[in-house]
Amino acid sequence: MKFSANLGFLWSDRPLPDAIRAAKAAGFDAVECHWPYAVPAAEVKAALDETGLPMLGLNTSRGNVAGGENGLSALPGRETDARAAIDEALAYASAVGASAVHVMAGFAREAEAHRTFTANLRYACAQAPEGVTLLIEPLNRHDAPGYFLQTTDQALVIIDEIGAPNLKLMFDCYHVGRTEGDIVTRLKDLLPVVGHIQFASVPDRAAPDRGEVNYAFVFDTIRRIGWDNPLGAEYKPGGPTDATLGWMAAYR
Ligand SMILES: O=C(O)[C@@H](O)C(=O)CO
Ligand SMILES: [Mg+2]
Repeated sequence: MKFSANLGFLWSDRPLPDAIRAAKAAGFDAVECHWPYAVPAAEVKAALDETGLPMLGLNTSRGNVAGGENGLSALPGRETDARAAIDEALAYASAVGASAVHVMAGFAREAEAHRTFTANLRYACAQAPEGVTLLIEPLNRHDAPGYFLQTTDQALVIIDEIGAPNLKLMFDCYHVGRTEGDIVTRLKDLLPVVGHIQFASVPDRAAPDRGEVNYAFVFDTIRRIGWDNPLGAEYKPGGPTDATLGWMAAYR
């Protein structure tokens, strides 16, 4: 199995270039991040070149975080800000060679939110350069109550409606486990539209060696169905990241 270190959580106490180096030293095959914008893209690119690790993805900006925002693309009336965030993410992805951008929907309950999200996603799909995939990710209702995109069924409707080859699903086993369950069946059913897979223990969002989901079974299923891309370790280490990596040895 190949694994990608999600540097939004792993080694998040270090500057991003150092976190990339730590992921390399720990044996990860790739990295991904959340919101790298405070770090000059050239510094991230230099660390990626130095380590040889690919950057699998980054997120569009959340907007006004202090004001409670968690993404802009489904917010009616905020199209200008949402598209600026998409442009920013695509530019950063191009500068560091990242292969995906997660377009964050945000907290929205208005009737027009679906129409707003699909219009902004169409914009993103049209703007994305060759080799950059757009991802949408349902977040579980416990951690992100009120988030517009909550289930894989809802994401599938959106992906089908837009019908763009560069729009895919971020299948985060943690969120699916918390909201929907039946992780491996959902994953097999959705495989044609899956662009990236992430994981963490359920329900604690810790390393995958605990909790109610048997990740040995999940990872074995993923291997059997032929998914060969690195799986995103997006868990909260709750202390020094290096002390939480014992789970990796079993899959090497
Ligand atoms: O699962 C998550 O929370 C992330 O993948 C993310 O991109 C930010 O919400
Ligand atoms: Mg995730």
